[in-house]
Amino acid sequence: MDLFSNEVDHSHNWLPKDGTVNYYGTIMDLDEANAYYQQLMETIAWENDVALIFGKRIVTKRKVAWYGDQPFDYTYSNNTKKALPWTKELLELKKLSERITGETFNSCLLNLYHSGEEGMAWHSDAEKELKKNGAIASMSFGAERKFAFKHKQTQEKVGLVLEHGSLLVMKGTTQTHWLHRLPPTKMIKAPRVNLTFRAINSH
Ligand SMILES: O=C(O)CCC(=O)C(=O)O
Ligand SMILES: [Fe+2]
Repeated sequence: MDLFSNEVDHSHNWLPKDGTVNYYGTIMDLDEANAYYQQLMETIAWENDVALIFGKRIVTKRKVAWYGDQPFDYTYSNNTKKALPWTKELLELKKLSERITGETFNSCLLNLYHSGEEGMAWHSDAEKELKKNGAIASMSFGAERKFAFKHKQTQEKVGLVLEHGSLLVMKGTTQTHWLHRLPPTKMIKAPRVNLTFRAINSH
């Protein structure tokens, strides 16, 4: 595979301050991205996510899955999941993201958005289980979607489009100072799969 063969400057920081977001663009060719998309759709143990919104338990349309080196617990929205063992494809993608970013990861949260009408609201990934200021690598497959950042104090916004077979990394103090979201859109009908490789503290 010819890494960094596209024109994206992966050393460019998309955030003006208080954190680092690098976008590597597409990191594999189209056939490979298509194959991973298909395999992830078919082999991942997708489940509906349960969230607490103003104390009400709601089941999201978006599906999620949680994998890792060990059966780590991951708690969010009062919901605890145990990490499943890596599938062949996930382990390949984890290694690829590590090779490109120079970071190490031990777990992955996966999201399946069936169409543009499903998204993810403003949040930061700073759960207590995550390594403080640890890098998060985000790989996307399927429909291209906009990804946005908003500064917690100044409300300043930055956005970019995440392509099929692409890689983005959020690191440094990004999660402390910035929220991010995947805005919903009626324009997009096709599904999208996102993988966020993370470093969980394994004491
Ligand atoms: O789908 C995406 O690109 C973002 C997912 C995300 O922010 C998360 O899983 O924490
Ligand atoms: Fe996130």
